[in-house]
Amino acid sequence: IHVARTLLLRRPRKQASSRSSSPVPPGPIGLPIINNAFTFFVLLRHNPHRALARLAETYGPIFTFRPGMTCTFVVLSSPSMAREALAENEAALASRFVPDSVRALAYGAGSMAFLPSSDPLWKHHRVTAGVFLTSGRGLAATRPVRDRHARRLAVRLRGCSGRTVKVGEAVFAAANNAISNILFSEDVVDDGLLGVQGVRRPAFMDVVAALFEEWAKPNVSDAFPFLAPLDLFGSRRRTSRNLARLYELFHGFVERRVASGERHGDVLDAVLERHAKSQLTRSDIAKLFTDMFIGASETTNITVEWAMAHLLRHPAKMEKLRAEITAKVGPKDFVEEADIGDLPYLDAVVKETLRLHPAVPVATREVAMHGVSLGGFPMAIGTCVLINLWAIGRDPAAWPDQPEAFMPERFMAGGGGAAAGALGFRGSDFAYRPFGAGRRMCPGLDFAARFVPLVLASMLHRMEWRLPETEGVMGKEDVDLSDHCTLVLKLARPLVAVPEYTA
Ligand code: HEM
Repeated sequence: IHVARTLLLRRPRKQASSRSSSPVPPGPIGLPIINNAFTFFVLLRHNPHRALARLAETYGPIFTFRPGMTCTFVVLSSPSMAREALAENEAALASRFVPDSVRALAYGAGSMAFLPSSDPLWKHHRVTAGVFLTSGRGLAATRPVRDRHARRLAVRLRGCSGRTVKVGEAVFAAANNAISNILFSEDVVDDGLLGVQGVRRPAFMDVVAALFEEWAKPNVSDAFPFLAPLDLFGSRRRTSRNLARLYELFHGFVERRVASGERHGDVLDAVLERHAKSQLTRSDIAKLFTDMFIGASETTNITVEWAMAHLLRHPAKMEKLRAEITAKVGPKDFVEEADIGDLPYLDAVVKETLRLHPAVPVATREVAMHGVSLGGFPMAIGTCVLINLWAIGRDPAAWPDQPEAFMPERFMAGGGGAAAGALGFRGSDFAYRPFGAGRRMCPGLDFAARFVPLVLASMLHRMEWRLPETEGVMGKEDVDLSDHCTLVLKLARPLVAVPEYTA
């Protein structure tokens, strides 16, 4: 691979614009007809966030490649390039590239994540999400749901005291049930003993994971669109099957609500009202719920899992965090959302986790207007822009103090480094945008910014954690921090740990 890459792919930056009248960003040299299919199918097949970062080391903070006979891809890997895309040209880049598999069951044509922002249905979906997930009133109304599911998780983990737990699976149940209760006031996962080793994962979890795997895989239908009707890699077929299972699940919740005639003041009530006025179809409702689950499903729990992995590797930091929580929560049995606003170290741990492991490591946009240029290069309409949030979070120019190290202190006031306590999820510094920016910024930001620290604090309050004793006591260096990128950035090996209830 290295030799092939050296021979085929290097194009010196100074030659970048030699063949065209308008300058083009540098990038791997392409072959006739297939262009950069090699880059696409081989280099980007595993952990694309790392492969793109390696290519950026060769070609710089803006580079381009063309995977086959499709549109041109442009990759941005520095804070200033992210600012140009997500702020200065925000309106012109408010669409997304739609992979062929996403067209299965017309999902892309009704999905908040893939519709262009000019589409009235996208606007409707964003308003609905905003009312429940972002507005002050919505966040206040849904707070009891977050508190209840964080507490349920704590109770369940205390019941597992001394047993080995799969951390991500345990939190998955809490995150999905919190979202499902905001959407339709019912649980979607039977949390029972989920997370305890040996207990089977629910099928729902596998369906979501399969969709992410599918959409992250390079697909010949995207590289060579004339082959799309053949679906040679079977990607659209598998996506159809998995989406159908989600739609069926969501239709069930809708049918039950309609049959009962009950009202719960949740998202389902709101969308059924729009349905009664013929503003939304049942299929639009299923797609909106799919978006919300796909958005929330793995992001929240993997962030907690990454944080726990780092804390288990740094027992002094875990103790510091537990001490902060104990000092604030005191004799109360459980942490509540009202407690977490004033816990600076907890806030710093979550922010540092998302710097190193942004749940969505690469944000995608598509150029939808004329007259856009990035890095001084004019962009054609339809160009797919990839913003490598993972690489930007580790950019040594922006994070000079040990960018690869887990140092929550950099997010504390006076903590030094690029952050110096000034960066927030909506901050003006594009060295740190784990939720994206602009009108396509993550609609789940406010939910996640509350729920992730609440869950983490609930797991640490009155609970000590240690690594399991499998073959001898595991040392903290045994916590494997290798990652695996689907659409989301997971631990390659799920984290297992043992909670000990300290009463
Ligand atoms: C730690 C948690 C999360 C992280 C780090 C995260 C990150 C992101 C990022 C980077 C984007 C792309 C933004 C852009 O292009 O500018 C995004 C989009 C999106 N997220 Fe999240 N997310 C999280 C949680 C959630 C939750 C809880 C939900 C739902 C309740 C959600 C739903 C979505 C949806 C629907 C989109 C597409 C929005 C659109 O295109 O208009 N996410 N997320």
